[in-house]
Amino acid sequence: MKLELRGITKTFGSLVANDHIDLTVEAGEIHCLLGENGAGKSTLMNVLYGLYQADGGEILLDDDVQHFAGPGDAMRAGIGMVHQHFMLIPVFTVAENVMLGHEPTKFGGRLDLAAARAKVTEISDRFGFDVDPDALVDDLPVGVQQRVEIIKALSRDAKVLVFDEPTAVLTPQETDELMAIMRQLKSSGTSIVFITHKLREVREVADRITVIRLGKVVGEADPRASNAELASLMVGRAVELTVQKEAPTLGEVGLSVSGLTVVDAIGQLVVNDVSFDVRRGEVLAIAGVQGNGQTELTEALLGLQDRVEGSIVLDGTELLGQSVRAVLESGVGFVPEDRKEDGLVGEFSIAENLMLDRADGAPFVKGGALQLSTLADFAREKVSEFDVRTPSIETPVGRLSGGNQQKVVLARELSRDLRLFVAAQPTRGVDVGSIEFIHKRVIETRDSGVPVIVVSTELDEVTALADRIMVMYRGRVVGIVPGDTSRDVLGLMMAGEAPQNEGVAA
Ligand SMILES: Nc1ncnc2c1ncn2[C@@H]1O[C@H](COP(=O)(O)OP(=O)(O)OP(=O)(O)O)[C@@H](O)[C@H]1O
Repeated sequence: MKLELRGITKTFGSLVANDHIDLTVEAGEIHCLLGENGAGKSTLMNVLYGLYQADGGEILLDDDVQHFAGPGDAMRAGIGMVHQHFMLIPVFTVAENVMLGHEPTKFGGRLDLAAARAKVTEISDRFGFDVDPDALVDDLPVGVQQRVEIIKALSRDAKVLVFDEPTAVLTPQETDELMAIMRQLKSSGTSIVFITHKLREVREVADRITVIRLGKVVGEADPRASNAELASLMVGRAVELTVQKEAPTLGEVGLSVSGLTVVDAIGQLVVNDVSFDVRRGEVLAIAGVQGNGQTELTEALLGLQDRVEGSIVLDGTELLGQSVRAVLESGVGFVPEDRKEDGLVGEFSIAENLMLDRADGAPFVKGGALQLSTLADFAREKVSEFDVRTPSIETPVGRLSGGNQQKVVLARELSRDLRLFVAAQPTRGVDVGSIEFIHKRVIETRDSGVPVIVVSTELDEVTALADRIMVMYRGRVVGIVPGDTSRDVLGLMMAGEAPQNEGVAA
């Protein structure tokens, strides 16, 4: 089905998020939408899906003008959306989730469970999805849950599928599988709008690319263009795609972790006897496929896990057993993996979020009184320094685009006097221009003599930042290897194979 957006305009108060946007997606085409954080991509897709009403412009499907009062209308017209945060009910089976997504039809009422199971099997077989209709959604890996979302949309006869940053939560292998799925959908005639910040993915699957900046279409890009060309089109300037860094000047050991063990809420051993040191002025990257204990390890460092044994010594002081607040106050900066869950309060303003962990003392609170102008000056400085795209420092953080929310967390955590910096997925959802900036800041933090831990599932990020790389598999350390270890060796280690010659097996 051919999709045409003509002159779409959408404003939020005085902010023009979409400014007369034109976009045509032909039947059976994969059309990438590229643009920096806050450019207006998600807003445009929300208009298309009936979640927002446009202030102007038209949506056409196969040349017919559409009027979508809500997502129900958009779905009936053949538009499907695969969200980054899935809309599935975890305690239900795949078939039950697919059944629930269905509107009563003209003829047979709602889809019944038997029909839903048959539908799941049929679609799964047709596209080689390998999804069991009776599996509980909760038990499925993220990549498979995403396929359930796709099946849900296809079972409602979606002819246009929107993928809004679908790979942000996927492992590299799941990403490859999704690329293959997109190509198959395309060959069956489905039109795809694909939003991503990862240029490698764009070049792999895009038939056409439209670039948006500040709410306007700035042009089309050639899918054969280089990463550097695509990056500069997106952000309007040349971008350094590799971090320039000197060899580290190593100081003493700042953080020393030994025999660390974490047992999770359901009694599973998720971090198993992990020991490592990080020296001042060094970046230790922790690599691994998502779910191999990295998250729990960083949470344990912060005091966010309950059942922890071993020891975590920072500058000679034991952190284990201290409250999260005490750990933060002792100079630990932390960028959590899930900014919405742990990093920010959506209803609070940017300024308030920037002072979240310093709400009871100088410089923002004196004699019990909030120093509004100090806070405002600080917030304005950080918004400009970290290039947070926002109308004002008073804007609730929840209204910022995803990448801009991430910048607020980084701005806050990198603005304190740090003795240790722990960043989990620091550039998730962030555009290439901001990745350049964030990577520079991480290296500056290292060079100021702080021990730095970066947890990332992106191998490019790991090799860009690391002085040493620790690979985790099933809660254990597979090995700790030099920062320039090849992707192939890292890949094998991530699958649990101990390194041969390089580094030390732990
Ligand atoms: N509900 C809302 N209320 C007010 N402003 C909003 C709302 N939703 C989005 N915006 C603003 O509209 C602009 C476009 O945001 P949008 O989420 O579409 O960007 P994006 O291109 O998807 O960015 P990212 O790559 O960071 O996800 C941003 O300035 C954002 O702050």
